[in-house]
Amino acid sequence: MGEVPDRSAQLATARVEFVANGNSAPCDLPNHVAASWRRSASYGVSPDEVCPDYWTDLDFGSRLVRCAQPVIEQLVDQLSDIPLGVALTDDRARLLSRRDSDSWIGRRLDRVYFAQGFGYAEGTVGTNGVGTVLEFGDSVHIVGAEHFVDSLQSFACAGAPVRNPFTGRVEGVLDVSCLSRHSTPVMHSLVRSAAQRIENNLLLDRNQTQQALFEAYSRTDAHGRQAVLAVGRRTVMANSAIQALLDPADLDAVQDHVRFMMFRRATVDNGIELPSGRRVRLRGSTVQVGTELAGMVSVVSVFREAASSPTTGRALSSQRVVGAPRSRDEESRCPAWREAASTVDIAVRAADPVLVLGEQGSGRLTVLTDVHRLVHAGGQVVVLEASAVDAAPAEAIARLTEPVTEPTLCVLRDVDQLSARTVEALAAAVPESGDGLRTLAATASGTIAEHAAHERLLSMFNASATVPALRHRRVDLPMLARSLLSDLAARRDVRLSDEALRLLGGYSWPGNVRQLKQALSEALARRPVGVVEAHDLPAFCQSTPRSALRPVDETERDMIIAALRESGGNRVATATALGIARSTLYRKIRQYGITA
Ligand SMILES: Nc1ncnc2c1ncn2[C@@H]1O[C@H](COP(=O)(O)OP(=O)(O)OP(=O)(O)O)[C@@H](O)[C@H]1O
Repeated sequence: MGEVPDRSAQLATARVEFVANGNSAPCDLPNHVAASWRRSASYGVSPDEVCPDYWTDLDFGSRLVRCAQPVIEQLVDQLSDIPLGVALTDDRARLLSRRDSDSWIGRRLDRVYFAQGFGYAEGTVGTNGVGTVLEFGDSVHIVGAEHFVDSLQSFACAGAPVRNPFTGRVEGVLDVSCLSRHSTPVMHSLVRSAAQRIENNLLLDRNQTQQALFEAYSRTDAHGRQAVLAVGRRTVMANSAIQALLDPADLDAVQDHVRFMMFRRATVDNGIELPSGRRVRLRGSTVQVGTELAGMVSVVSVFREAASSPTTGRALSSQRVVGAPRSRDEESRCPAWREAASTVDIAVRAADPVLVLGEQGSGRLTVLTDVHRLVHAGGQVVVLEASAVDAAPAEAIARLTEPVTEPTLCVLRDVDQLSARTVEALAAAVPESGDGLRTLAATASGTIAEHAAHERLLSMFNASATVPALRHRRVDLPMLARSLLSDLAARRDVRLSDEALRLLGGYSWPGNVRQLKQALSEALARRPVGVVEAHDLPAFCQSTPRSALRPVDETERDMIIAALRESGGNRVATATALGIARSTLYRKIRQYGITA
């Protein structure tokens, strides 16, 4: 059943007029379509051709896709007598999957780039069955000339939001697209109920992992009176024994440690030092449901005589306080950081080659140089950058093998970025056993194991430490901020207000300590002495986006934050100042995680 021809013709004329002179449409155009046309025009969408963006970093195997897959198959079967495509997008209208009832309609949809990886946001493609759902916040059925762009006029699309059953947040859009002459109102109701079935699957899926974690926690808890902690992606379960054993700051530190370890190891048996100064033993195992990590269940016990316990193996050795680095590492309250520092400390004392893994800017070089400075006061540090080593491998080899007369730390920075040729040359030239004075060290990102060419080089390192990203050591943030401020503004009386510190604590710090340092140095340019306030910090600190931002998004986010500050946080005034709809402003605030 297609559209009534008269209405189609009226609509087509109204659209042409609207595009030509911006007048609102005279016919019985649904309000949400009229509003969408206005938005499309104000975004500057070209009314002739679709020009969607293409994204290379989408997660086509996400939980949403997995939960939607069976529903999509069923929907295609239900509507199999109509040539159509059923698509799923993420919360930014980017196509994650599409299933066609036949290849002919698939080719038609490909021609308008309605295909995996392309984005159908209203701001780029104009009124359509995906982007308009996200703007409107509810399901829509956009038929023929209701589309803003010419090349979509022959299509009809029914789209419905898929919401997270726990938070209510829109996770994506389910869309059915066909030619408008094949469109029927039943598509709209079918797509709505299919979206609800996906939500139900999301609920069951989440329940399965939570249920598995809960069962593992209950089984462990049932074994006598031990202190049990279960940490899931969004859940924490702590029995009364652990709550009685640890004060809140210690419990937070243990949680941080478990959250850090559960993504790295299936089982853990670690000794860790807590903010209160107590030392505990933590034994834990991860809980999996299929390939998905549900969390980790762990048992905590206090080391009564930590220094002499014979049974703790690695756990105790990583706790050696003797010779543990002082100053900044000593101040760290993050168990994962302390463990890394302790491993480096043991390696440096034994002049054992050590590899330090972690994200860029997380302090890998700093931990090496600090520890070396503390262990061998007066020793020297040689840092070789990957680019310089690649440019002149022979010189680097000479530096790594020349005789030394004092304790020397040689750091090969970012070894994962070295070319395979350089790696081979290094591996062949650097002796496997050291001279007792030189410690060979390297830094790399956590993905080094994937580079097969580096294997020979890696086999030269006896120890490795993983430095946690700053977002996994929030407990250290006040200490780090203080230490960086005093480095940046030595002999000046500067400190952070509580509000500024709260803001720093809420940000995700993808660039780690280096980015924190940069943020503080920008704040100091605005407030060289006295109390650094929240508004002295750069705009990005006021936002925690859900995914990596493109430079254009960063510019938009900073403009929004500046306008919000200007208007004292008034959303209506901000939307007016920026010339965007209030709904768009709210969406962008959510998208960028703006907290201003
Ligand atoms: N604990 C700390 N106290 C003060 N400054 C720190 C600390 N940790 C790191 N920094 C500073 O943060 C910046 C990044 O640290 P570092 O160079 O050690 O990181 P990295 O992990 O080796 O990464 P990259 O290779 O990107 O530099 C440096 O300017 C360093 O001085």
